[in-house]
Amino acid sequence: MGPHPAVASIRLAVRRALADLAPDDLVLVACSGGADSMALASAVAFEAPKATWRAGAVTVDHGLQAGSTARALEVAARLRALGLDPVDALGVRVGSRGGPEAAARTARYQALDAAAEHHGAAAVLLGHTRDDQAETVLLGLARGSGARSLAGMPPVRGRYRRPFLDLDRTTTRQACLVQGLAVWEDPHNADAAYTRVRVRNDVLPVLEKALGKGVTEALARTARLFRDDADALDAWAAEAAARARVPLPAPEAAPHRPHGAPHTAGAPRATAAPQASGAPQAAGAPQAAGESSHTPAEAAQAPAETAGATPAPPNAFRADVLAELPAAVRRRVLRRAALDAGSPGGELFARHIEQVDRLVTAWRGQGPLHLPGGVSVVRTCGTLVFR
Ligand SMILES: Nc1ncnc2c1ncn2[C@@H]1O[C@H](COP(=O)(O)OP(=O)(O)OP(=O)(O)O)[C@@H](O)[C@H]1O
Repeated sequence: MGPHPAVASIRLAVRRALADLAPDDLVLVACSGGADSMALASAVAFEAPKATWRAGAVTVDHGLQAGSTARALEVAARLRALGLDPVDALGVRVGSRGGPEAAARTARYQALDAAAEHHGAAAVLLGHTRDDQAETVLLGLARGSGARSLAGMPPVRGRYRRPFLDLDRTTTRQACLVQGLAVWEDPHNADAAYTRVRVRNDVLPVLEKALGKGVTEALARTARLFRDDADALDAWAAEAAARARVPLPAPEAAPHRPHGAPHTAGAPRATAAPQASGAPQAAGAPQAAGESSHTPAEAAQAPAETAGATPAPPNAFRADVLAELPAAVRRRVLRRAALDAGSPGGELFARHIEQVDRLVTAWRGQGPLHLPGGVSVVRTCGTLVFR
């Protein structure tokens, strides 16, 4: 007799998500101890020996609740009991930038990145499910975001992979239940102070009642469709930016880090006793793929959208070429230019880009604009310059 259908589903999802891994590659599961990531850890622990991958896990102690350290150690012990190795329990210090959720996320991803570097992991797996994706799309809609935000969380981004985006939460819970896996229910997941929790507990049930059970699936499908649209528009914008760009000499190299460039986190401490003050530091770190102008989960990926560690040369574009572009493409060119100049993705909102857009489409001699991250945009002699 084969495994329970829920267990078969989570294992299949892991096999599909990691099909390109080579023998001996290390995969790390990011595990909160909740049902989704415990199910993920169990599936990885089962599949890894067959595929000859090495499989470990990381659990992050945000230090925000009493007893969090003991819980992180308990989660780590459960992960080791599944056969995973290495298993790190990492303490982080959560800053305040962007609010508690964003700050915790920033600290968590810094710790995960540092652990991945330290162990040389080929992939880090996250337990987000289709339900999480549906919530993300609704949150993006409510914020009035564009297609990139409505595209939700990508299945793969850099080293991060989300094998369960096509599975629902019921499946992961059932997989834990039938395998006898103890899971930890985060009290934050029931705290109505969090917008995402209200979407999960109040908004989605009402939508399902009014529109039918398939709403969650439809929202996740919407994300997939928007992802294709957003990718196509981004490619168009990259090509248009190359056509509109005016070559400018690079400025004298200045020894400063552009605002928005990622800090380098030190190697994580695999703590026998995680500490609230442990590595890595989180405060003041930029938001990534926007999880602000983007979704919470995507903010964690913001460093990919920010400038690199060297001073950015000014970016300049011909306003007449930009003016010819469809608005959706032009706004993408302008956003990309602002990010490249050092504006942090998590702080750059649609209203900023609209202001920049008016330098192209409603030109009446406006003065320089100031964007987050100390980036300025000025139109001079028919050229838009980002510094
Ligand atoms: N403290 C943590 N340590 C390691 N990874 C984490 C932690 N919190 C979240 N993650 C990762 O991010 C994913 C999504 O986070 P989210 O806050 O939705 O998780 P959760 O609901 O607390 O737990 P789960 O998703 O496991 O049920 C998790 O599935 C897990 O992969």
